[in-house]
Amino acid sequence: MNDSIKSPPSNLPPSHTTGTVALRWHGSSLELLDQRLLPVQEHWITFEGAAGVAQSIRDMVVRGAPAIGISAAYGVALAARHAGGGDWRAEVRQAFGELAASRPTAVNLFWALQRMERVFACCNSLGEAQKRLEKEAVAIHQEDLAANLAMADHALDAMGLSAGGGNASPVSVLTHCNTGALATGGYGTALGVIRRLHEKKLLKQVYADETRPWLQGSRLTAWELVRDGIPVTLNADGAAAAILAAGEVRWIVVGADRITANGDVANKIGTYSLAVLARHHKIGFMVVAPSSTVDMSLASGADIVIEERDGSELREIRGIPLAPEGVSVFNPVFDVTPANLIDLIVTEKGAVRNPNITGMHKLFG
Ligand SMILES: CSC[C@H]1O[C@H](OP(=O)(O)O)[C@H](O)[C@@H]1O
Repeated sequence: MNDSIKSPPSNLPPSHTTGTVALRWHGSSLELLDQRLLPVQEHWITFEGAAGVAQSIRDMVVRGAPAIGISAAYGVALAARHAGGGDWRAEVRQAFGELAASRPTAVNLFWALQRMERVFACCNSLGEAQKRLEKEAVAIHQEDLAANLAMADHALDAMGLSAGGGNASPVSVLTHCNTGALATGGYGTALGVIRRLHEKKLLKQVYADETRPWLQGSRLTAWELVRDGIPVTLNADGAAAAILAAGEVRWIVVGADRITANGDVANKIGTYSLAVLARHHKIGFMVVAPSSTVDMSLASGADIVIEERDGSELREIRGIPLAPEGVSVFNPVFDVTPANLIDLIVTEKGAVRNPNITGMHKLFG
């Protein structure tokens, strides 16, 4: 039994913790907070096999690029833990296949599976595989949390606010989707930066896009921020332009699902329009993601597979019709923001300003 992941690693100062977690590891089972039911209900589902974890990623019980990578890693560990003992290698290999087929866009999923595969390839017995795969999954989880904390530091540095801000006055930011503790190993990427601004009394207000159609902004981001006492105002996605025009917001801060070698960024649908708006209104546009989101094997965003989800996500909400029955729907759940609209990409390795192929290669080449 390994309960060490229930809370952040003990070497982190308490100010870096938040009560919110998306997943809990118990050594022979994984619990996922069912994010489909938030904010109405906090319901945990227990998994003892990889197939259930893969299904839960597909169905968005757990979502957010780093969180699905971590879940997939634990899914592999579960496959080894519960392997029958016969052809245990085939059983674990099947788990890799099921997990890889769950969602296509966030590269963190494939990055985590590759790490697990490298460990699996070196194992000579089931007992060794069980031990080493669990250890690797726990490491992936803990490293993600540590990366989030480092990114918050780098982001404040890049914003010129690192030394406590000096005389800097608190800023207002706008964010999209959910990039918080629910989407990661804890703390958050873009939402981690927002948490850090709040901790340092440098945050005036967060505007949270509701993020149609799945409503990660209203159901998850607003929930996390209200829970932690961070000032948040929820807005319809279409209100973002009017909010920026009012002049209070200084930065748009978002996460990412895949960042290519030229600095293009795939993120939640609607991110690209925010980047266009930011440029028009001359405010900063920052992408915050761990280096596990960087995919230097793809030359540009044009190479990214964009997931399209079922039209029912737009046609109805919890069974209530929102559109004429059978209407044709276009539901891509990510878009690609070109690098030339991005001011900063922040990872735990540091920040790339005005990203392009040269800057990306310097940090990730
Ligand atoms: C911290 S990355 C979160 C990232 O994941 C979201 O997508 P989804 O909710 O569909 O998994 C979105 O693109 C966020 O920016």
